Amino acid sequence: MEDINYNGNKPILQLKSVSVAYTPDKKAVNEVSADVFPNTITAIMGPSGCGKSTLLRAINRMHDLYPSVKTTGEILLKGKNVLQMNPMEVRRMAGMVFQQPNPFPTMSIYDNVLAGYSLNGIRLNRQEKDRIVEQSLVSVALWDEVKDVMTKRGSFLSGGQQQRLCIARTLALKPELLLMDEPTSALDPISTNKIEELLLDLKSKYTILIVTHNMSQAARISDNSMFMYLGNLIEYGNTRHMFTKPRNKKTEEYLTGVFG
Ligand SMILES: Nc1ncnc2c1ncn2[C@@H]1O[C@H](COP(=O)(O)OP(=O)(O)OP(=O)(O)O)[C@@H](O)[C@H]1O
Repeated sequence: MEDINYNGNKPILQLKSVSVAYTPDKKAVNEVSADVFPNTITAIMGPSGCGKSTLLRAINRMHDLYPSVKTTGEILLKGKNVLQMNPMEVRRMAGMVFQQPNPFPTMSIYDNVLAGYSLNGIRLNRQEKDRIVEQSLVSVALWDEVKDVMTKRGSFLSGGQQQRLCIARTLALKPELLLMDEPTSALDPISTNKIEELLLDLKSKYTILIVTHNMSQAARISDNSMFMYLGNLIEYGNTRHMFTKPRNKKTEEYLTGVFG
């Protein structure tokens, strides 16, 4: 892991022997340890079922919704173990964006951006609301497209716009970390391209972890990549190095399409 891009920074996220088990007899994620650095994009790659989404969901405590799922190890976000924090606080600090854009369909565009506040019972005055909505929509390059239709429902927008709205909803809470689970796989190439450009732009302020099946996407946008296989983190390093000179045979086979 010596070739990781980290710009001389300390890690913002530290995974220490993280395991996740849905059933007592099998770990979907097995003793994963890795440091993730601020203002980087880290791609998590690997074949279907290797544990990518499971690992991502552990970071913002989404498995809490299912008491039978056991997460062990330590997940330190800015030095604090998320497994011992208030889950609401964790989800504010580490926001999740999913594969299918999921704006609240009956809420207005304006209210969708603020949903993280209203759902958590945080009251804001009108000025604060307007400022947060504008800032968040500007940062996902959606403001100009929607500023005159703010009262329309979220579902009024195209798929790509809906995904940018979902990213805005996450950014509205001023997270440290953006967790993205295949955020472009339901989008057309033009919308995908816009989101990729957006992520490259956002990394100056945020740290991004993105699960992707799309190797060329990982190569285009990520600084570092993790390759997972059967729940194990097989290789983690600088994306360019990994794509040109993988250290592990399994990584090489995956990247060259021997299996997928
Ligand atoms: N809710 C669940 N209950 C039981 N097992 C599960 C559950 N979700 C996932 N698994 C199992 O955990 C393992 C890892 O799944 P996970 O979805 O994290 O993989 P993935 O790499 O994200 O796959 P994909 O690329 O297909 O989304 C798989 O064996 C899967 O069958």
